[in-house]
Amino acid sequence: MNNYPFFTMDDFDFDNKCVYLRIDINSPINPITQEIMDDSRLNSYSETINELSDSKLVITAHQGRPGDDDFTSLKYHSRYLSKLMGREILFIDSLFGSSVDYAVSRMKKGDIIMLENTRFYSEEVSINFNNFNIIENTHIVKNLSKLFDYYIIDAFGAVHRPHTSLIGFKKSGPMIAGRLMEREISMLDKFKYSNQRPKIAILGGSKVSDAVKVSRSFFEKGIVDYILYGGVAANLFLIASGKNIGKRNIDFIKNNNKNYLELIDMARNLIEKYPEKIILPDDFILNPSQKNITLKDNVPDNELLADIGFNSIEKFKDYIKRAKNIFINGPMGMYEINEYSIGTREILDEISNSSAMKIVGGGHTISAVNRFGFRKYMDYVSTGGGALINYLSGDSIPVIDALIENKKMFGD
Ligand SMILES: Nc1ncnc2c1ncn2[C@@H]1O[C@H](COP(=O)(O)OP(=O)(O)O)[C@@H](O)[C@H]1O
Ligand SMILES: O=C(OP(=O)(O)O)[C@H](O)COP(=O)(O)O
Repeated sequence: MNNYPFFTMDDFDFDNKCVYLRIDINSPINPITQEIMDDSRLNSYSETINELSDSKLVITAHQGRPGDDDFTSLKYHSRYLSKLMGREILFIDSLFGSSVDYAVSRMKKGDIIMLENTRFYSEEVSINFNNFNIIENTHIVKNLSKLFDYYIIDAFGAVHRPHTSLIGFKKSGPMIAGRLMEREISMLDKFKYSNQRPKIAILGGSKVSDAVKVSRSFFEKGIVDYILYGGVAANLFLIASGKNIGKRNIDFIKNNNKNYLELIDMARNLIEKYPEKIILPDDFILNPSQKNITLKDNVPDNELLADIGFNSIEKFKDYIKRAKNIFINGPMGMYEINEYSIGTREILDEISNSSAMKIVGGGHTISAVNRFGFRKYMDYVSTGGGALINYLSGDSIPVIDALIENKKMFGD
């Protein structure tokens, strides 16, 4: 038996068993060529997949969100993973139904199948996740649960999502944490339980909802001493503090977050309660004009605040220099475009030079770390972005909760 409150792969023998493996290979995709721009997440599954080489293995995963450029089929991912692993992977362009049943019924020991993007199906994300009867009665769970002996969940990057393919098999059979989950949890616990201060979080990127929600827990529970905000996350806090950041930046947040007003309220409350702990940029590089602007100036309505400016970089560096524990999730700006990548590069450079414990995570953040050559300086590169910050925040994590419940149901 293992030391975790959930099953791990040590607890079962998968020889000749039909195994469901849910992974997170959601990756940055080139919007024009549809190519996978960073294969870190794909690379992180070699241990789990190798250990399952005597099973009949069926892999599921998601890519992107409906409506986004990176919401693509997993056909390319299956080819990429096949090359990385040196194993044949049969791709089925469906998540369940007769083509899947047939392919699985013909599997032999050692075969691997990958199914289609779970998010092509509305039942994956758009149901009431507070009612497990509804989840259990989805076509996804009803169809797939007929096929498997074991359910291995190794999608660390998505553990904060209570989605059907992640938690739906909780009552169908043993649900097991994969090797990546074990590795992530044991490494992140070192940060979470370290008493070396100051501890700082650097939150950037575009997923502001995750960033604001975890910020509250970080401050309330004293998990970090300061949070430095970049990217769209910073923009949200700037709006909440009464700054005018221009129509295009406001619309960006409004268009991507139905609960815009609620997020602004949450951010405002945090600013009122923890004014010294919230560190915001005060100058920026504009897109498209590439001008450097401070917030004393008006932000033109047609410009994006695409990167943090030089004063903000220096301000952030001071906090990084003093920190004993640092983690970063989310780039400081639109790092994919050279002209707006300086903030992200400079901050990653300063982190790399620090003797603090350094953790980075998030699909785009990892991509930036790799692209700019900083990977070797980091103590740990997590495959999680939102998952990482949610895990470190100490809030309850739907997939981990489901794993724990499952062990209570199926443990002896
Ligand atoms: N100020 C900004 N305005 C618009 N997009 C931004 C801004 N800053 C960063 N981004 C975009 O955010 C994306 C990365 O965010 P996110 O997915 O949250 O990061 P991660 O995958 O590392 O968790 C990148 O595509 C980047 O271009
Ligand atoms: O890439 C992911 O999250 P991340 O960008 O926060 O690392 C996960 O696959 C979860 O995806 P989601 O945030 O679209 O639910």
